[in-house]
Amino acid sequence: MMDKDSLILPKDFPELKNDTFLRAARGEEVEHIPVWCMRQAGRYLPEFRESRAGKDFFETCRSPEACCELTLQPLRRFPFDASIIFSDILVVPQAMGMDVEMTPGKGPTFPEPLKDPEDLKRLKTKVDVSSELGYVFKAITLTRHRIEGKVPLIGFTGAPWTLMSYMIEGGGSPTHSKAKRWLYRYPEASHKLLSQLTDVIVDYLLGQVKAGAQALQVFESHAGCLGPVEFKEFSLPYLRDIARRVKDKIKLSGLDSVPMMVFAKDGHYGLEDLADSGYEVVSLDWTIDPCSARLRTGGKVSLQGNMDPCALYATKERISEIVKKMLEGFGMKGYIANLGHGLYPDMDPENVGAFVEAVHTHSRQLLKSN
Ligand SMILES: O=C(O)CCc1c2[nH]c(c1CC(=O)O)Cc1[nH]c(c(CC(=O)O)c1CCC(=O)O)Cc1[nH]c(c(CC(=O)O)c1CCC(=O)O)Cc1[nH]c(c(CCC(=O)O)c1CC(=O)O)C2
Repeated sequence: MMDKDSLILPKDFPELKNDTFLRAARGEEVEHIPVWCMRQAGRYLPEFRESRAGKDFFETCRSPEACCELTLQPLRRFPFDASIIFSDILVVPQAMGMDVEMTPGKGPTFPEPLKDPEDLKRLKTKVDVSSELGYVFKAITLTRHRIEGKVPLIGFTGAPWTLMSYMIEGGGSPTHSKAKRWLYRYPEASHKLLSQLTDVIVDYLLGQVKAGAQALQVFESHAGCLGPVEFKEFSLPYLRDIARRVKDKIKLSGLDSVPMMVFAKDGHYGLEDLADSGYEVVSLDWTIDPCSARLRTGGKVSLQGNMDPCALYATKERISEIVKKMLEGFGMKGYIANLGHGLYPDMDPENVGAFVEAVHTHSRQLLKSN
Protein backbone atom coordinates (compact mmCIF):
# COMPACT_ATOMS: atom_id res chain seq x y z
CA MET A 1 0.00 0.00 0.00
CA MET A 2 1.34 3.45 -0.88
CA ASP A 3 1.43 6.12 1.75
CA LYS A 4 -0.75 9.17 1.24
CA ASP A 5 2.09 11.49 0.17
CA SER A 6 3.28 9.28 -2.67
CA LEU A 7 -0.23 9.34 -4.16
CA ILE A 8 0.19 13.02 -4.96
CA LEU A 9 3.52 12.70 -6.78
CA PRO A 10 3.49 12.03 -10.52
CA LYS A 11 5.93 9.12 -10.34
CA ASP A 12 6.06 5.40 -9.52
CA PHE A 13 2.66 4.90 -11.11
CA PRO A 14 1.32 1.33 -11.09
CA GLU A 15 2.15 -0.65 -14.21
CA LEU A 16 -0.44 -0.45 -17.03
CA LYS A 17 -2.24 -3.79 -17.41
CA ASN A 18 -4.50 -3.02 -20.38
CA ASP A 19 -2.82 -0.99 -23.13
CA THR A 20 -5.33 -1.93 -25.88
CA PHE A 21 -6.57 1.65 -26.20
CA LEU A 22 -3.02 3.03 -26.58
CA ARG A 23 -2.12 0.39 -29.16
CA ALA A 24 -5.25 1.12 -31.22
CA ALA A 25 -4.50 4.85 -31.03
CA ARG A 26 -1.06 4.14 -32.53
CA GLY A 27 -2.55 1.86 -35.19
CA GLU A 28 -0.98 -1.31 -33.74
CA GLU A 29 -2.42 -4.82 -33.49
CA VAL A 30 -5.07 -5.50 -30.81
CA GLU A 31 -6.91 -8.57 -29.49
CA HIS A 32 -10.19 -6.69 -29.26
CA ILE A 33 -11.37 -3.21 -30.18
CA PRO A 34 -10.98 -0.88 -27.19
CA VAL A 35 -14.00 1.12 -26.09
CA TRP A 36 -14.80 4.05 -23.82
CA CYS A 37 -17.57 6.67 -23.80
CA MET A 38 -17.44 10.43 -23.70
CA ARG A 39 -19.10 11.55 -20.44
CA GLN A 40 -18.69 8.05 -19.02
CA ALA A 41 -18.25 9.66 -15.58
CA GLY A 42 -21.61 11.33 -15.61
CA ARG A 43 -25.20 11.80 -14.61
CA TYR A 44 -26.51 8.57 -16.17
CA LEU A 45 -24.90 6.78 -13.18
CA PRO A 46 -26.88 6.86 -9.91
CA GLU A 47 -23.63 6.82 -7.92
CA PHE A 48 -22.48 9.95 -9.84
CA ARG A 49 -25.74 11.74 -9.02
CA GLU A 50 -25.35 10.76 -5.39
CA SER A 51 -21.74 11.99 -5.18
CA ARG A 52 -22.60 15.28 -6.90
CA ALA A 53 -25.84 15.93 -4.97
CA GLY A 54 -26.03 19.35 -3.33
CA LYS A 55 -22.52 20.34 -4.41
CA ASP A 56 -21.50 23.11 -6.75
CA PHE A 57 -20.22 21.74 -10.08
CA PHE A 58 -16.95 23.71 -10.24
CA GLU A 59 -16.26 23.10 -6.55
CA THR A 60 -16.43 19.40 -7.40
CA CYS A 61 -14.02 20.03 -10.31
CA ARG A 62 -11.60 21.69 -7.89
CA SER A 63 -11.54 18.71 -5.52
CA PRO A 64 -8.96 16.12 -6.65
CA GLU A 65 -10.52 13.49 -4.35
CA ALA A 66 -14.01 14.05 -5.82
CA CYS A 67 -12.73 14.05 -9.44
CA CYS A 68 -10.81 10.85 -8.78
CA GLU A 69 -13.85 9.11 -7.28
CA LEU A 70 -16.12 10.21 -10.18
CA THR A 71 -13.54 9.07 -12.75
CA LEU A 72 -13.29 5.63 -11.17
CA GLN A 73 -17.05 5.05 -10.85
CA PRO A 74 -17.73 3.86 -14.42
CA LEU A 75 -14.72 1.52 -14.28
CA ARG A 76 -16.26 -0.32 -11.34
CA ARG A 77 -19.28 -1.14 -13.49
CA PHE A 78 -17.98 -1.67 -17.02
CA PRO A 79 -14.83 -3.12 -18.61
CA PHE A 80 -14.01 0.15 -20.42
CA ASP A 81 -10.55 0.19 -22.00
CA ALA A 82 -9.84 3.81 -21.05
CA SER A 83 -10.88 6.38 -18.47
CA ILE A 84 -11.25 10.14 -18.84
CA ILE A 85 -10.56 12.50 -15.97
CA PHE A 86 -13.70 14.11 -14.56
CA SER A 87 -13.43 17.85 -15.23
CA ASP A 88 -14.88 20.33 -17.72
CA ILE A 89 -13.71 22.30 -20.74
CA LEU A 90 -14.74 25.58 -19.08
CA VAL A 91 -12.02 25.52 -16.43
CA VAL A 92 -9.75 27.19 -19.02
CA PRO A 93 -11.79 30.43 -19.35
CA GLN A 94 -11.92 30.48 -15.53
CA ALA A 95 -8.11 30.24 -15.42
CA MET A 96 -7.98 33.26 -17.76
CA GLY A 97 -9.98 35.30 -15.28
CA MET A 98 -13.60 34.81 -16.37
CA ASP A 99 -16.39 33.84 -13.99
CA VAL A 100 -18.31 30.72 -15.02
CA GLU A 101 -21.20 29.32 -13.02
CA MET A 102 -22.98 26.03 -13.56
CA THR A 103 -26.69 26.72 -13.36
CA PRO A 104 -28.58 23.47 -12.70
CA GLY A 105 -31.03 22.79 -15.54
CA LYS A 106 -29.45 25.49 -17.71
CA GLY A 107 -25.78 24.59 -17.99
CA PRO A 108 -22.70 26.81 -17.92
CA THR A 109 -23.28 30.55 -17.61
CA PHE A 110 -20.82 33.44 -17.85
CA PRO A 111 -22.30 36.39 -15.90
CA GLU A 112 -20.08 38.80 -17.86
CA PRO A 113 -19.34 37.43 -21.33
CA LEU A 114 -16.97 39.21 -23.73
CA LYS A 115 -18.98 41.76 -25.72
CA ASP A 116 -16.42 43.47 -27.94
CA PRO A 117 -12.64 43.48 -28.41
CA GLU A 118 -12.22 46.05 -25.58
CA ASP A 119 -13.22 43.25 -23.21
CA LEU A 120 -10.09 41.27 -24.06
CA LYS A 121 -8.37 43.57 -21.55
CA ARG A 122 -10.25 41.71 -18.82
CA LEU A 123 -8.35 38.51 -19.59
CA LYS A 124 -5.08 37.69 -17.89
CA THR A 125 -2.24 37.99 -20.36
CA LYS A 126 -0.01 35.49 -18.60
CA VAL A 127 -1.67 32.47 -17.04
CA ASP A 128 0.31 30.35 -14.62
CA VAL A 129 -1.42 27.03 -15.26
CA SER A 130 0.17 25.28 -12.30
CA SER A 131 -1.41 27.73 -9.88
CA GLU A 132 -4.71 28.26 -11.78
CA LEU A 133 -5.30 24.67 -12.90
CA GLY A 134 -3.07 22.76 -10.49
CA TYR A 135 -6.20 21.15 -9.06
CA VAL A 136 -6.74 19.31 -12.36
CA PHE A 137 -3.12 18.14 -12.36
CA LYS A 138 -3.54 16.87 -8.77
CA ALA A 139 -6.74 15.04 -9.75
CA ILE A 140 -4.91 13.37 -12.66
CA THR A 141 -1.96 12.28 -10.50
CA LEU A 142 -4.19 10.92 -7.75
CA THR A 143 -6.41 9.07 -10.25
CA ARG A 144 -3.42 7.61 -12.09
CA HIS A 145 -2.31 6.05 -8.78
CA ARG A 146 -5.75 4.91 -7.67
CA ILE A 147 -6.66 3.43 -11.05
CA GLU A 148 -3.93 0.87 -10.33
CA GLY A 149 -2.91 0.46 -13.96
CA LYS A 150 -6.29 -0.98 -14.92
CA VAL A 151 -6.63 1.23 -18.03
CA PRO A 152 -5.00 4.43 -19.35
CA LEU A 153 -6.19 7.83 -18.14
CA ILE A 154 -7.16 10.44 -20.75
CA GLY A 155 -6.78 14.18 -20.13
CA PHE A 156 -8.70 16.76 -22.18
CA THR A 157 -9.33 20.38 -23.04
CA GLY A 158 -11.75 22.47 -25.05
CA ALA A 159 -10.29 23.78 -28.32
CA PRO A 160 -9.78 27.53 -28.83
CA TRP A 161 -12.82 28.21 -31.07
CA THR A 162 -15.20 26.25 -28.81
CA LEU A 163 -13.95 28.09 -25.72
CA MET A 164 -14.03 31.46 -27.52
CA SER A 165 -17.66 30.87 -28.47
CA TYR A 166 -18.61 30.13 -24.83
CA MET A 167 -16.74 33.22 -23.62
CA ILE A 168 -18.66 35.47 -26.04
CA GLU A 169 -22.07 33.77 -25.98
CA GLY A 170 -21.98 33.46 -22.20
CA GLY A 171 -23.40 29.93 -22.38
CA GLY A 172 -24.86 27.44 -24.80
CA SER A 173 -26.36 28.81 -28.03
CA PRO A 174 -28.23 27.33 -30.98
CA THR A 175 -26.59 29.68 -33.52
CA HIS A 176 -23.37 30.94 -31.90
CA SER A 177 -24.19 34.15 -33.73
CA LYS A 178 -22.62 36.48 -31.15
CA ALA A 179 -19.33 34.59 -31.37
CA LYS A 180 -19.51 34.30 -35.16
CA ARG A 181 -20.15 38.04 -35.34
CA TRP A 182 -16.63 38.47 -33.94
CA LEU A 183 -15.16 36.26 -36.70
CA TYR A 184 -16.71 38.41 -39.43
CA ARG A 185 -16.55 41.79 -37.75
CA TYR A 186 -13.37 41.58 -35.66
CA PRO A 187 -11.15 38.97 -37.30
CA GLU A 188 -7.99 40.44 -35.80
CA ALA A 189 -9.34 40.48 -32.26
CA SER A 190 -10.69 36.95 -32.85
CA HIS A 191 -7.22 35.73 -33.79
CA LYS A 192 -5.81 37.47 -30.75
CA LEU A 193 -8.24 35.70 -28.45
CA LEU A 194 -7.73 32.34 -30.19
CA SER A 195 -3.94 32.73 -29.82
CA GLN A 196 -4.25 33.59 -26.14
CA LEU A 197 -6.42 30.52 -25.60
CA THR A 198 -3.96 28.36 -27.55
CA ASP A 199 -1.07 29.44 -25.32
CA VAL A 200 -2.98 28.48 -22.18
CA ILE A 201 -4.20 25.20 -23.69
CA VAL A 202 -0.66 24.16 -24.68
CA ASP A 203 0.62 24.67 -21.13
CA TYR A 204 -2.48 23.05 -19.72
CA LEU A 205 -2.10 19.89 -21.82
CA LEU A 206 1.61 19.66 -21.07
CA GLY A 207 0.78 19.97 -17.35
CA GLN A 208 -1.73 17.14 -17.70
CA VAL A 209 0.90 14.87 -19.28
CA LYS A 210 3.44 15.79 -16.58
CA ALA A 211 0.77 14.93 -14.00
CA GLY A 212 0.20 11.49 -15.52
CA ALA A 213 -2.30 11.75 -18.41
CA GLN A 214 -1.59 8.95 -20.92
CA ALA A 215 -3.57 10.40 -23.86
CA LEU A 216 -5.18 13.76 -24.64
CA GLN A 217 -8.42 14.72 -26.34
CA VAL A 218 -9.08 18.20 -27.73
CA PHE A 219 -12.82 18.99 -27.97
CA GLU A 220 -13.75 21.30 -30.84
CA SER A 221 -17.41 20.76 -29.97
CA HIS A 222 -18.63 23.81 -31.89
CA ALA A 223 -16.96 23.01 -35.22
CA GLY A 224 -20.41 22.40 -36.70
CA CYS A 225 -21.46 26.03 -36.64
CA LEU A 226 -18.48 27.02 -38.81
CA GLY A 227 -18.27 26.50 -42.55
CA PRO A 228 -15.18 25.10 -44.27
CA VAL A 229 -13.70 28.55 -44.92
CA GLU A 230 -14.09 29.79 -41.34
CA PHE A 231 -12.91 26.42 -40.02
CA LYS A 232 -9.69 26.70 -42.04
CA GLU A 233 -9.08 30.20 -40.72
CA PHE A 234 -10.30 30.13 -37.11
CA SER A 235 -10.13 26.53 -35.92
CA LEU A 236 -7.72 24.33 -37.86
CA PRO A 237 -4.54 26.45 -37.49
CA TYR A 238 -4.98 26.48 -33.72
CA LEU A 239 -5.73 22.75 -33.52
CA ARG A 240 -2.52 22.14 -35.50
CA ASP A 241 -0.53 24.51 -33.36
CA ILE A 242 -1.69 22.76 -30.20
CA ALA A 243 -0.63 19.30 -31.46
CA ARG A 244 2.76 20.54 -32.66
CA ARG A 245 3.63 22.60 -29.59
CA VAL A 246 2.42 20.02 -27.06
CA LYS A 247 4.46 17.30 -28.80
CA ASP A 248 7.57 19.51 -28.96
CA LYS A 249 7.28 20.36 -25.29
CA ILE A 250 6.70 16.74 -24.28
CA LYS A 251 9.91 15.82 -26.11
CA LEU A 252 11.87 18.71 -24.62
CA SER A 253 10.71 17.75 -21.13
CA GLY A 254 11.96 14.18 -21.64
CA LEU A 255 8.47 12.75 -21.15
CA ASP A 256 7.08 9.74 -23.04
CA SER A 257 4.93 10.73 -25.99
CA VAL A 258 1.16 10.33 -25.64
CA PRO A 259 -1.44 9.92 -28.40
CA MET A 260 -3.44 13.05 -29.13
CA MET A 261 -7.05 12.92 -30.31
CA VAL A 262 -9.08 15.66 -31.94
CA PHE A 263 -12.88 15.75 -31.90
CA ALA A 264 -14.37 18.38 -34.22
CA LYS A 265 -18.06 17.69 -33.72
CA ASP A 266 -20.09 18.07 -36.94
CA GLY A 267 -16.94 19.19 -38.72
CA HIS A 268 -16.70 16.45 -41.30
CA TYR A 269 -16.27 19.04 -44.05
CA GLY A 270 -12.76 19.27 -42.58
CA LEU A 271 -12.02 15.57 -42.24
CA GLU A 272 -9.13 15.44 -44.74
CA ASP A 273 -7.50 18.41 -43.01
CA LEU A 274 -8.06 16.92 -39.56
CA ALA A 275 -6.34 13.71 -40.66
CA ASP A 276 -3.34 15.88 -41.51
CA SER A 277 -3.30 18.07 -38.44
CA GLY A 278 -0.77 16.26 -36.24
CA TYR A 279 -3.15 14.15 -34.14
CA GLU A 280 -2.90 10.35 -33.96
CA VAL A 281 -6.65 9.91 -33.60
CA VAL A 282 -9.60 11.69 -35.21
CA SER A 283 -12.84 11.29 -33.24
CA LEU A 284 -16.07 11.30 -35.21
CA ASP A 285 -19.67 12.18 -34.48
CA TRP A 286 -22.43 9.89 -35.75
CA THR A 287 -23.33 11.86 -38.86
CA ILE A 288 -20.54 10.30 -40.88
CA ASP A 289 -20.47 6.81 -42.30
CA PRO A 290 -17.52 4.71 -41.00
CA CYS A 291 -16.44 3.49 -44.47
CA SER A 292 -16.37 6.97 -45.98
CA ALA A 293 -14.50 8.32 -42.94
CA ARG A 294 -11.84 5.64 -43.55
CA LEU A 295 -11.62 6.44 -47.23
CA ARG A 296 -11.36 10.16 -46.62
CA THR A 297 -8.67 9.87 -43.93
CA GLY A 298 -6.67 7.45 -46.08
CA GLY A 299 -5.15 5.39 -43.28
CA LYS A 300 -3.24 8.42 -41.96
CA VAL A 301 -4.84 8.32 -38.51
CA SER A 302 -6.73 6.05 -36.15
CA LEU A 303 -10.45 6.75 -35.95
CA GLN A 304 -12.66 6.91 -32.90
CA GLY A 305 -16.43 6.91 -32.53
CA ASN A 306 -19.14 7.10 -33.64
CA MET A 307 -22.37 5.37 -32.59
CA ASP A 308 -25.30 7.75 -32.25
CA PRO A 309 -25.67 8.12 -28.46
CA CYS A 310 -29.43 7.74 -28.95
CA ALA A 311 -28.89 4.18 -30.22
CA LEU A 312 -28.48 3.40 -26.51
CA TYR A 313 -32.26 3.84 -26.21
CA ALA A 314 -32.65 0.72 -28.39
CA THR A 315 -32.93 -2.84 -27.06
CA LYS A 316 -29.72 -4.68 -26.23
CA GLU A 317 -30.16 -6.90 -29.29
CA ARG A 318 -30.47 -3.89 -31.56
CA ILE A 319 -27.45 -2.21 -29.91
CA SER A 320 -25.46 -5.36 -30.63
CA GLU A 321 -26.45 -5.28 -34.33
CA ILE A 322 -25.63 -1.60 -34.66
CA VAL A 323 -22.24 -2.13 -33.03
CA LYS A 324 -21.42 -5.05 -35.34
CA LYS A 325 -22.14 -2.93 -38.43
CA MET A 326 -20.07 -0.07 -37.04
CA LEU A 327 -17.09 -2.38 -36.38
CA GLU A 328 -17.33 -3.85 -39.89
CA GLY A 329 -17.40 -0.33 -41.32
CA PHE A 330 -14.35 0.93 -39.47
CA GLY A 331 -12.36 -2.31 -39.67
CA MET A 332 -10.15 -3.75 -36.96
CA LYS A 333 -7.03 -1.64 -37.42
CA GLY A 334 -6.54 1.80 -35.90
CA TYR A 335 -9.99 1.95 -34.41
CA ILE A 336 -11.35 2.89 -30.97
CA ALA A 337 -15.06 2.40 -30.36
CA ASN A 338 -16.96 5.24 -28.73
CA LEU A 339 -20.20 7.14 -29.10
CA GLY A 340 -20.45 10.06 -31.51
CA HIS A 341 -20.86 12.40 -28.51
CA GLY A 342 -21.34 12.16 -24.75
CA LEU A 343 -23.82 10.01 -22.85
CA TYR A 344 -27.09 11.72 -21.90
CA PRO A 345 -28.28 11.81 -18.29
CA ASP A 346 -31.38 9.66 -18.97
CA MET A 347 -29.50 6.73 -20.47
CA ASP A 348 -29.76 3.31 -18.91
CA PRO A 349 -26.41 2.13 -17.48
CA GLU A 350 -27.39 -1.43 -18.49
CA ASN A 351 -27.40 -0.42 -22.14
CA VAL A 352 -24.00 1.23 -21.75
CA GLY A 353 -22.82 -2.18 -20.48
CA ALA A 354 -24.45 -3.83 -23.51
CA PHE A 355 -22.59 -1.43 -25.82
CA VAL A 356 -19.22 -2.23 -24.23
CA GLU A 357 -19.88 -5.96 -24.31
CA ALA A 358 -21.00 -5.85 -27.94
CA VAL A 359 -17.80 -4.06 -28.95
CA HIS A 360 -15.64 -6.62 -27.16
CA THR A 361 -17.53 -9.71 -28.32
CA HIS A 362 -18.02 -8.77 -31.97
CA SER A 363 -14.49 -7.45 -32.38
CA ARG A 364 -12.95 -10.63 -30.96
CA GLN A 365 -15.02 -12.65 -33.43
CA LEU A 366 -14.18 -10.39 -36.36
CA LEU A 367 -10.47 -10.49 -35.51
CA LYS A 368 -10.58 -14.32 -35.34
CA SER A 369 -12.29 -14.64 -38.71
CA ASN A 370 -9.91 -12.15 -40.39
O1 LIG B 1 -24.89 20.11 -22.47
C1 LIG B 1 -23.67 20.19 -22.76
O2 LIG B 1 -22.96 19.19 -23.03
C2 LIG B 1 -23.08 21.57 -22.86
C3 LIG B 1 -22.86 22.32 -21.68
C4 LIG B 1 -22.03 21.76 -20.54
C5 LIG B 1 -20.62 21.73 -20.49
N1 LIG B 1 -20.24 21.25 -19.28
C6 LIG B 1 -21.36 20.93 -18.56
C7 LIG B 1 -22.49 21.28 -19.31
C8 LIG B 1 -23.92 21.13 -18.86
C9 LIG B 1 -24.50 19.78 -19.12
O3 LIG B 1 -23.80 18.85 -19.56
O4 LIG B 1 -25.70 19.66 -18.86
C10 LIG B 1 -21.36 20.38 -17.20
C11 LIG B 1 -20.83 18.99 -17.05
N2 LIG B 1 -19.56 18.62 -17.36
C12 LIG B 1 -19.41 17.29 -17.10
C13 LIG B 1 -20.64 16.78 -16.57
C14 LIG B 1 -20.94 15.37 -16.21
C15 LIG B 1 -22.05 14.82 -17.06
O5 LIG B 1 -22.11 15.12 -18.27
O6 LIG B 1 -22.94 14.13 -16.54
C16 LIG B 1 -21.52 17.86 -16.53
C17 LIG B 1 -22.94 17.88 -16.01
C18 LIG B 1 -23.14 18.67 -14.80
C19 LIG B 1 -23.17 18.00 -13.46
O7 LIG B 1 -22.64 16.91 -13.21
O8 LIG B 1 -23.77 18.62 -12.60
C20 LIG B 1 -18.17 16.54 -17.27
C21 LIG B 1 -17.46 16.64 -18.57
N3 LIG B 1 -17.58 17.62 -19.52
C22 LIG B 1 -16.84 17.28 -20.62
C23 LIG B 1 -16.16 16.09 -20.33
C24 LIG B 1 -15.28 15.35 -21.31
C25 LIG B 1 -16.10 14.27 -22.03
O9 LIG B 1 -17.07 14.63 -22.71
O10 LIG B 1 -15.78 13.09 -21.93
C26 LIG B 1 -16.50 15.72 -19.04
C27 LIG B 1 -15.85 14.69 -18.14
C28 LIG B 1 -15.74 13.34 -18.49
C29 LIG B 1 -16.81 12.46 -17.98
O11 LIG B 1 -17.77 12.94 -17.38
O12 LIG B 1 -16.62 11.27 -18.20
C30 LIG B 1 -16.66 18.03 -21.86
C31 LIG B 1 -17.52 19.16 -22.18
N4 LIG B 1 -18.13 20.07 -21.33
C32 LIG B 1 -18.84 21.00 -22.06
C33 LIG B 1 -18.61 20.71 -23.44
C34 LIG B 1 -19.17 21.50 -24.61
C35 LIG B 1 -20.33 20.81 -25.21
C36 LIG B 1 -21.13 21.70 -26.12
O13 LIG B 1 -21.30 22.89 -25.85
O14 LIG B 1 -21.60 21.15 -27.14
C37 LIG B 1 -17.78 19.59 -23.50
C38 LIG B 1 -17.23 18.88 -24.72
C39 LIG B 1 -18.28 18.02 -25.38
O15 LIG B 1 -19.06 17.35 -24.68
O16 LIG B 1 -18.33 18.07 -26.62
C40 LIG B 1 -19.63 22.13 -21.53
